[in-house]
Amino acid sequence: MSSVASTSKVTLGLLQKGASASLWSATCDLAARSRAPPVWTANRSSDYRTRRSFSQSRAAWSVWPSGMEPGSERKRGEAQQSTSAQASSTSGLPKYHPPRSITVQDLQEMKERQEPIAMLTAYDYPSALAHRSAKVDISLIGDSLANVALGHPTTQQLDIDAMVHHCAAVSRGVNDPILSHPSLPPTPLIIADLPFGIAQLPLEAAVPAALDVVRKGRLHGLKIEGGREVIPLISHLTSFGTAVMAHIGLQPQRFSSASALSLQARTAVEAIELLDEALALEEAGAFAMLIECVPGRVAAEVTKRLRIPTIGIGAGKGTDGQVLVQDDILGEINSPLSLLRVLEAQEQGGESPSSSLLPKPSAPTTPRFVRNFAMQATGTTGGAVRVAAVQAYVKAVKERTYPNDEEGYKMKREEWAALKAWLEEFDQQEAATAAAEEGRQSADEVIV
Ligand SMILES: Nc1nc(=O)c2c([nH]1)NC[C@@H]1CN(c3ccc(C(=O)N[C@@H](CCC(=O)O)C(=O)O)cc3)CN21
Ligand SMILES: CC(C)C(=O)C(=O)O
Repeated sequence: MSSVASTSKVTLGLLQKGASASLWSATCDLAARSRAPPVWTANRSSDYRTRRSFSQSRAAWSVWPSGMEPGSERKRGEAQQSTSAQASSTSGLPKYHPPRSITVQDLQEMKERQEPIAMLTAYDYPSALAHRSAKVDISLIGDSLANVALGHPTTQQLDIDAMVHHCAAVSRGVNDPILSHPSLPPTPLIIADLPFGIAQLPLEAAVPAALDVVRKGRLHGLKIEGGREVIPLISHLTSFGTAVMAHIGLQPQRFSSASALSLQARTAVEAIELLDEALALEEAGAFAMLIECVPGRVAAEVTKRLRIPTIGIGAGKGTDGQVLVQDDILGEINSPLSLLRVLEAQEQGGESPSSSLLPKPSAPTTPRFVRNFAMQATGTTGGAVRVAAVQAYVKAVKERTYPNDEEGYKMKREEWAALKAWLEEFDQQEAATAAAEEGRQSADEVIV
């Protein structure tokens, strides 16, 4: 355990001991700390610049043509043009613009110049393509994949092969060569959740399994849920240049029932513990820190004390970036309840069969932090669009209004004439054969 962690463990112990003296003493203790340099800062074992960092170890994805390296001041377009010009003049190959991806260093610089980082989930090719419609900085194949796209009750049920399968699809979307045009924003950094079960293995098994997910999923790195227990794994992976985002606060992999998905770090003691964990994970080499479902003030204070960027979900506006589940911002159907909700909305006014199935007329089907951006931007939702489209399709098939003539294919007149002539002859022969067969059968009946 790092000295940071052990030092503030002591502080935490003191706070807990003073618990009978109430929160007042805890508050005083915190106030005193804010005047003096924080204990954990003063006792850090090493300086940031001397610690392991991604600015020193260029990872594999940073192999870009000169002038396009992360942090380069040169314009992307210029660099790409000169590279492709070289390529076509020397080899005669068609022009290829390698898509430039957001790097860990870019994210670090974004924190430093206080440019918010936009992270979003994607589970498949079309949702990855949508990331290319905007400057998404980080694409996350979150293990919410398990609940949202695969219908499992928790993220613990996610199979490693299933995760890899989805990662590769996202990677194909994000890196689609047709979208490598220099006028488009750089491709997002692609990371995935380390599926439940890998971090729980002994280090000798966890490391190769984690690297397998990175390699087979064509990822730039991983997100690993957990506190101090995942430090050995994170230290090991990052020491060899694998990018790891830590994930603290609410850790859905830890819970097997939705009721346990609740606000974290509610008390001063818990908040200090969260900060302590965050510092230890930063020290272990994490390139960023996801903070889920904690009071906004707590996440903001943690953000101020970390050098690496923080990404919040249900953690207020004081983090360096935000993340949401793409299906949530679309108002997609990702639970049976959300389907009933869409049906209920459709049936407004009349007698609604679905509303009788809903537990409470206005019970939320999504966490508090979810904003339905689809509704805001378009007045409808992914779920409503999907339901309306499926209903309209079925209706049109039943009414024979789908397909129409334009939705089919035509045949050349002379080919049709030839086919028709052949079919006429074929049908005549069939009729003759059938008549002959019938004749034989009635003859048999006579004999019997
Ligand atoms: N569609 C989806 N969106 C997510 O953000 C998400 C998933 N699925 N699956 C994996 C985890 C689980 N997450 C969740 C799920 C529920 C709450 C939730 O309902 N929280 C309560 C907190 C109540 C409290 O303790 O005060 C809420 O009302 O927001 C939070 C995070 C976040 N992740
Ligand atoms: C909710 C986000 C942050 C996540 O971890 C996931 O998608 O699994």
